[in-house]
Amino acid sequence: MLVSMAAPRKINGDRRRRTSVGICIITIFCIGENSSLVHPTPVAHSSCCHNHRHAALTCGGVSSPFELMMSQDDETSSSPSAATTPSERSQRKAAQRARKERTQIQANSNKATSQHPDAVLKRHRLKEQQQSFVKNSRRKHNFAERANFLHQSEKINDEFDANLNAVRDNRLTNINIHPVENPYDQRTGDSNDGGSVHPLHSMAVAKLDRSSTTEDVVTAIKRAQNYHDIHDIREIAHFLLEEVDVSFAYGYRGSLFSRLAVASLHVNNHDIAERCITERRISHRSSMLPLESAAIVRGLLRCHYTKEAWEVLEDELSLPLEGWVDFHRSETFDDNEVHLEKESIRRQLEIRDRLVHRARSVGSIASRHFYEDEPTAAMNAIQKLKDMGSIVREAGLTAEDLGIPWDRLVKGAALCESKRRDGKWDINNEESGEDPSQWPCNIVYFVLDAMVAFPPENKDVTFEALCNALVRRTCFVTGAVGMDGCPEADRGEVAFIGRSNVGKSSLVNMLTNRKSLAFISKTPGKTQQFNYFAVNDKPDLARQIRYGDEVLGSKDRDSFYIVDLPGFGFAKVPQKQRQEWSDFMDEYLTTRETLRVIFHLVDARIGPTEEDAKIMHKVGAIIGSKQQRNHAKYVIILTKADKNVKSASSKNPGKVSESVRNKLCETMKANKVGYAPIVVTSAETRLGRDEVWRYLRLAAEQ
Ligand SMILES: Nc1nc2c(ncn2[C@@H]2O[C@H](COP(=O)(O)OP(=O)(O)OP(=O)(O)O)[C@@H](O)[C@H]2O)c(=O)[nH]1
Ligand SMILES: [Mg+2]
Repeated sequence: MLVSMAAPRKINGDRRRRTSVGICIITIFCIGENSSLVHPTPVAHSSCCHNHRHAALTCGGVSSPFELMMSQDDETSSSPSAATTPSERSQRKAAQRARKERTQIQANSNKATSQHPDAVLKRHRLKEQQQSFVKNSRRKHNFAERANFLHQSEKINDEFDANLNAVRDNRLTNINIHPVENPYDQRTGDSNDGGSVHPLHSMAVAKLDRSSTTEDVVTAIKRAQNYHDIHDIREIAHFLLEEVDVSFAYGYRGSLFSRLAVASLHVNNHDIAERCITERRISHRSSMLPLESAAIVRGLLRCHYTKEAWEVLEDELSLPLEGWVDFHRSETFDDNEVHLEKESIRRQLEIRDRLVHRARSVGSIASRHFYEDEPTAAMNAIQKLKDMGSIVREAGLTAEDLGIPWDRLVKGAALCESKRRDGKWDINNEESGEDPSQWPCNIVYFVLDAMVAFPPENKDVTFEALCNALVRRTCFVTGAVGMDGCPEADRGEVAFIGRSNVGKSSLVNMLTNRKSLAFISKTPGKTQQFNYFAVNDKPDLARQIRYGDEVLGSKDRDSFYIVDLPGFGFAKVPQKQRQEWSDFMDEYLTTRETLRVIFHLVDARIGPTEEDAKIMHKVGAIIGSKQQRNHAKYVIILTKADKNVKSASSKNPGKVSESVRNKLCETMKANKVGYAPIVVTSAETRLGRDEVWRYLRLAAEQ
């Protein structure tokens, strides 16, 4: 009996239920027959004997939840003619097994046919057909609906305009004779204060009159711009320029004109734009905001009005940076001077904002000029950008803050340069105002100048564009072991010198954006000659060098040599050879007339070693001596700066410790090399590549 009460809690599935019930029956029989303590009551009997439902129902008819559950289970799981004898039971089990097998076989055969390649293909095709049908029908439906919608809305617009014109004509000509018949009574008519009403298509701002607010006008302009509503733009312009005087939207009038100018450029209504820009310039000069000027400049450039964009920009640039603050000054304020601090921060932010918008506008104008084949004008703009560099740096703005599209500028300049190489501006066309003789050997260098004047960007896409434009072809020319082995000195060249394994060859590869122009190795002393690499030489130079073929053509205007020198100070190289290299280097540095830049590479982790000091001494002596025939610039490059930071990346590309810098300055001073520029680089994170190019260009320019 106790077991039978516990049974329901154990029930989970048919089989378990039957087992527990079976145990139940046995237990009840045992206890019920042999014990006088417990009598099998009808409830117990009925609840336990699931195979004796009929018995339970006849014994009192009490239905506990357990009983109900069991009875339901019986109805679903057992056949009406439940087997009672063992043979019947085994027969039923056999039948069940056979049914199960049949079902399994059927399922397998279905699966086999459904997975047949033909069936799969057919299904796939059918699905595709269905999808394309649905897509097409949907598209057709959309097109039809859209066309219908556009047609309807155009019709409504035309109707509205026609009615409006009629109303206005009527009002203008017959205003004193007839009352105005206005089909849009709710929207138009003369206002109470005697001014005209300017009806709009907009639902939010149905009309503009003297009671309208600044917000109304702004909303109306935004909506008209979004919906390309020329009618509304005209009405707003009419309202702003002729209806209301300067007292309307006092302090914001200039902004309203800017917005309207941008909106009218958007809908190609240039007359209104011109009037707005002029009004803004003449009457609201003091409140011209840089953001708005930049928007107008962009709008004008979109319509190819570069000259007008320049005028707006010149206006903007002519405004002083009022209240210029020293960004590096740490001001201390008393408690009661907090407002002063706030004011100072506000001014700083304002100036930064102004600078950002100015720089972007100049960049946009320069880019437009490049793509319009006007390199001279573009270079003027770039010059302006370059002039802004120092002030932008002083304001502490970063490349991310500024967002100048350097890659676009570089590509634009490269486009002009390639056209120049193709002879586009060979004959001086006076009308175009282009004079290539005044340009640098490669226009891209002009952009590079501005780039390095600005905060460093270190963006791969920009550098790739730069490298593609400046290094179009490279070729290993020769490995010289003496002055006789050097190629003819017919162009500028740069030399990379430094300790063994300091990263000279890696730097050459990084600068030329080539993977294996110079041979790189972990083993020191790999470079054993003065390796000459020609940049931008004639296209088939490699064939000429390799096979001795006579190859026509000539080197480009901006070609130069890169010379990768053997590392000094490597102990495994025999003393005799080291002495030969040293003598060769002395002679080379002193007598090579076409040497434009000496890049001295120093490890950024350890600073200058004794060997470096010797080199500096040599260079110092050459610079100071009268026998120096070349005017080579001496530049120090700190390499492997990435090793000074943990997990270096493009965001954290590398650094140099203060102690290394100090040590370097002291060594430079001691060896009388003057104030040589110091560039921090990393071949891993590509830090400093554009800055090194700033000096490389000296070799390209004859
Ligand atoms: N992490 C890091 N490793 C660098 C950098 N530059 C060079 N290396 C590694 O330094 C090792 C030497 O580089 P090389 O460019 O062959 O040095 P080298 O000055 O030309 O050496 P020699 O030709 O023997 O004088 C190579 O294993 C480079 O991968 C760098 O900026 N960062
Ligand atoms: Mg090397």
